[in-house]
Amino acid sequence: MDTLAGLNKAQLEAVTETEGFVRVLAGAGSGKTRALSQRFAYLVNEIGIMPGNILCVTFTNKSATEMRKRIHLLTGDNDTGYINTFHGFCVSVLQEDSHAVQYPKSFLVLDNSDIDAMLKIIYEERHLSLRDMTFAKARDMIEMRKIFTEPEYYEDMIAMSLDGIKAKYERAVEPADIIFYGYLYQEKKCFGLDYNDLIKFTLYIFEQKEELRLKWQKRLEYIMIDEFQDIDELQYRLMKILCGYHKNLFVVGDPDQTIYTWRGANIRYLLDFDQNFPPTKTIYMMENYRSTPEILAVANDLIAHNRNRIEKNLCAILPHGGNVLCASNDSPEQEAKWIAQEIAKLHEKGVPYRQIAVLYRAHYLTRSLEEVFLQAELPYTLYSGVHFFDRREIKDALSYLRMIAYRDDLSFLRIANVPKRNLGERRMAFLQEYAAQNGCSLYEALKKNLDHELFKRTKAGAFVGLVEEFSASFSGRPVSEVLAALLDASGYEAMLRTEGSQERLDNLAELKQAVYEYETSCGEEAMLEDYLSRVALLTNSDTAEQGDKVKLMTVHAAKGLEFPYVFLCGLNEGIFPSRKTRTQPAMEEERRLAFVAVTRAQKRLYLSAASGLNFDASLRYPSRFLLEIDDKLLEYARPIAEHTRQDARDYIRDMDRRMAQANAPKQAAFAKGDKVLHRIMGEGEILAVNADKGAYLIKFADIDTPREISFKAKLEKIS
Ligand SMILES: Nc1ncnc2c1ncn2[C@@H]1O[C@H](COP(=O)(O)OP(=O)(O)OP(=O)(O)O)[C@@H](O)[C@H]1O
Repeated sequence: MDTLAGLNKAQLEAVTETEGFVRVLAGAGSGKTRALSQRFAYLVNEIGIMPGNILCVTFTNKSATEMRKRIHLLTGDNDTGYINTFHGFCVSVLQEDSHAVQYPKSFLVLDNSDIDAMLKIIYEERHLSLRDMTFAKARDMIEMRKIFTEPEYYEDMIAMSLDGIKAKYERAVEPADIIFYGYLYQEKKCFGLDYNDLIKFTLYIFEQKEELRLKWQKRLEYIMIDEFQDIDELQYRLMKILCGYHKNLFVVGDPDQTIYTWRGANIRYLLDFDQNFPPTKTIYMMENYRSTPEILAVANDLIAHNRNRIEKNLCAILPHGGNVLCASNDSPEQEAKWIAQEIAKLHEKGVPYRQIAVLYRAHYLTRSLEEVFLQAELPYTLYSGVHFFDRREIKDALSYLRMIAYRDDLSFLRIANVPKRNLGERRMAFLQEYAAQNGCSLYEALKKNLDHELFKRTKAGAFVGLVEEFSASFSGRPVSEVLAALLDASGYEAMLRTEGSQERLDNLAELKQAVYEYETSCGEEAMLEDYLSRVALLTNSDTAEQGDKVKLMTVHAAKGLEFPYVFLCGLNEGIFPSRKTRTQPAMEEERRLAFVAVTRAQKRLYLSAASGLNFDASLRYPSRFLLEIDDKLLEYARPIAEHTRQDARDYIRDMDRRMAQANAPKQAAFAKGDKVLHRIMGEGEILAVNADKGAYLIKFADIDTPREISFKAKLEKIS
């Protein structure tokens, strides 16, 4: 196959400019992904670079898999090098070099449910309840601490002994500290690494161990990074180091598609790339091959409302199509019904369901959609909600695999008594205590106590026998074979059959299929440990079901994808833009998100809003994004009533004014030590001024304890 076939001028340049620092600033749908994979093929086929010397970083696992397939087609080579997400690449580095941080090669990659299992242990040990903090909040808190407030945490994980971390945990008093240090302790105990750790540990190795850094720098002759507009500081540091030897770095991004600043992404890395990596060659790609001119006109018009942006316009290559169709509905139910009707019309015209996607800002919007779709018997698949790898039977099956590879406590707790082996709470408590006293794992504790009275009438012996037998024999065998044998020998599948859980059995069959595909697609890395560390990195969008079904997903999940027909629903103030939007930059990010949504559509775009009431009984107005688009570019199936439009504009103006006020720097009129008179509280003295909060701390003469009083309160200075 000709590697350069079908490329336009800019793409051709991007593909053949292989040396040095190259930045591609490209619009949505302009063929960034295509250029990236052709460039990989060009390096391999035309120049003769070994795939193993190329690093290609994508934003999601799904795009990595997609890219691997394309490159396999283009190069015919089974070795597709390092095509991965940042996290996936870090797993590769750590699998090779984890000894540099005193971690075994068998470190565990932790996913959300592993983290929850650890939280459960901590909450029980320290008598915390979900009222102190829900698990979801605790996970967020841990992540924010790791990223923003305690970025040096990893030094403890690497340098401190397990006992040292444990002592920190035991000394902690506040729930947030207990949870944070308890979590670090649990992590270290099982050599577990979460997504943040993967990056931090890898960076640590590169920054501290010159020899290893050089090894990777030399190996990676060419580095390419997709979706560079959403790169964060750590990822930036990582790739800056990696390209330090050969100095071949190629990045592609679209400043209008930055949608992860809330998680630390920084657009400046793309915009200032030329200053940080001189000399940089910049290539612009503005021709859009994805969408009709009608869709692009809407996208261009919408994003032009962002003030903080480099002006650029996408130009359409495709011929004209249908108008962008809008509907303003009276309620979410009506909105869902309208969408269902339009989908039915498309389907009647021969459009397969799988070509249709419904996108929304937040998960909760699926409720009315699902209700209506179920009633209308419209097949759909949710790319959110309970994710395949979070299903109970899938976690159990993977825990069995993990148990034989690592014998870790998390897996043990999950499956030792599933199916029932008479190892209930009392016996588990005994093992916990024994393990704590003897500094061993729960599995070791069980193994040493098989003859203990407590375990006489249990199936503990059989369980240990199973683990021992498989542990001794799994290496060298295909993972799919080990998994099938394990599910059988453990009695797990028999248990599901007795329960009559056909759906769970089907899911296990799907898992075996996935493992099998993994083995056949990844060549040498097909060992059990490799599989286990990869599978923990998979997310929702990686594993949605196939079949002819309408796809429902959040806009974030739709990033980088394209669909012939796109419905963007819930275009209401408070939904999209989200009610959590508090600043002007955040509002611009919401608009970029809307832009990402709109530019996913190839043939036709549908926009809808639902008026009515919010949960708190306030009125729901159509989104500013809908109102901003020039009416001439839209066709209304159900127009927005003129009075609603007017009310919405008033509401938006008022919201903007309030947002500006709330963000204006707060001015203190008085200083510490001033004596003031408050209309109601009387005379007082200012003890402190908190400008961030916009409040004084005042001790009033007639009140025992000081009070925080807003700058806004009327105060008079007295001498
Ligand atoms: N030179 C070309 N000729 C014909 N079609 C092309 C060309 N380049 C890209 N395309 C098609 O345009 C569509 C968009 O390409 P691609 O997915 O690579 O865009 P992208 O820039 O990564 O998009 P986004 O940033 O919006 O996710 C794809 O369907 C692709 O096949």
